[in-house]
Amino acid sequence: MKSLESIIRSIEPLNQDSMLLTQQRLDSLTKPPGSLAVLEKMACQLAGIQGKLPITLPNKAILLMAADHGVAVEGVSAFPAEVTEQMVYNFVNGGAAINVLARHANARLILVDVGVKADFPAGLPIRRRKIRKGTDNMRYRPAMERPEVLQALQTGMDMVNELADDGIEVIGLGEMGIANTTASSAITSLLAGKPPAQVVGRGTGIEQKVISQKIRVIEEAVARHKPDPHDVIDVLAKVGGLEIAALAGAVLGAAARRILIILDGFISSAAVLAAYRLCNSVQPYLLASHLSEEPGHAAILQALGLEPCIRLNMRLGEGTGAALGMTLLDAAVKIVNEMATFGEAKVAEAYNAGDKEV
Ligand SMILES: Cc1cc2ncn([C@H]3O[C@H](COP(=O)(O)O)[C@@H](O)[C@H]3O)c2cc1C
Ligand SMILES: O=C(O)c1cccnc1
Repeated sequence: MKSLESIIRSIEPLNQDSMLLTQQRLDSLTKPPGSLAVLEKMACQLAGIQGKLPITLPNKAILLMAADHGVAVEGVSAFPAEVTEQMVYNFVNGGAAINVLARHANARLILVDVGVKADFPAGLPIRRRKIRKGTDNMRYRPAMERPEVLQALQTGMDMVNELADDGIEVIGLGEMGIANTTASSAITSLLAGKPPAQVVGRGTGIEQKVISQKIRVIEEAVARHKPDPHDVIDVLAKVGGLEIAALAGAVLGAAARRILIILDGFISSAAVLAAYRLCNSVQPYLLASHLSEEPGHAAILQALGLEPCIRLNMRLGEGTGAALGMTLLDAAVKIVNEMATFGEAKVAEAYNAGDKEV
């Protein structure tokens, strides 16, 4: 088992030669140079990760971490806490949105219990890596202990190591945990330096009165436990979540194994911000799929230096946006590999294009 520090040290930059050659190939194809914009950027990023040419359609997996949140008792979600467990069974049975979109994207769905209150019977397609049965209610107690955060980070790293050994090249980050937009808002507020009122949103659809309560709960938790915004582990321990910490570990582990990481919505992105603050060198491995309706999401993407590929006003999580991002990544690979060049198609090249973008 590699230590957190050695994993962080082992993250390499992307392969610049592969990126350059892929961009040159894109510029030789029958379109104005750069006109496929973000699709071109995605193809080059994958080239930098795969390091081999030509790039190929990547093997993909959605890593869905599930856990419960003690703060759910404060009524901060529109749904009861039992929905976490019930949705895990829905994932197992293939009926959730992420099941549909993972199938659509030709991605495996890997379901991990890192902290659901209920126990799941053996024999189901659930990785049983429970660290504890849900967090404590952050309003009164730290959500968890520091060693539990470290264990969750390690679990995320272990899961991506298994996926890398299986040949996975791209992961999408998914989560399930009723009340986890409260934890994500608290993390975002601390790590992005925004007041809770600026990052808290409707989550599963709470009304305005409940939004005010959600903000108050976060303010009280922060005032009581005083998390140090410069100590990511402290922030995750005091106001985080088990699935969020596990996803942060997955980000570190994925970058160390040269796996492209596709962000989902607000919750997964809060985990990515935590990982980024532990180790900035994960950044080239990140791809933002969509922009969530949660107001804090834009602040996270800005802090990460990322632009979302699509904007569908979604607010679900589970990895649904990441799965859609995967379909765009596959489209980008096909563009590189299947389009004709100017020479092949006998199309005249530009004669008065500017050589620099303005
Ligand atoms: C049926 C159902 C399916 C979901 N799938 C993802 N979430 C999303 O909603 C939860 C976060 O919102 P909040 O903080 O308001 O509880 C998380 O479980 C997230 O994954 C769901 C929520 C529900 C109700
Ligand atoms: O953007 C998300 O991840 C999100 C938003 C609301 C509810 N669940 C997830």
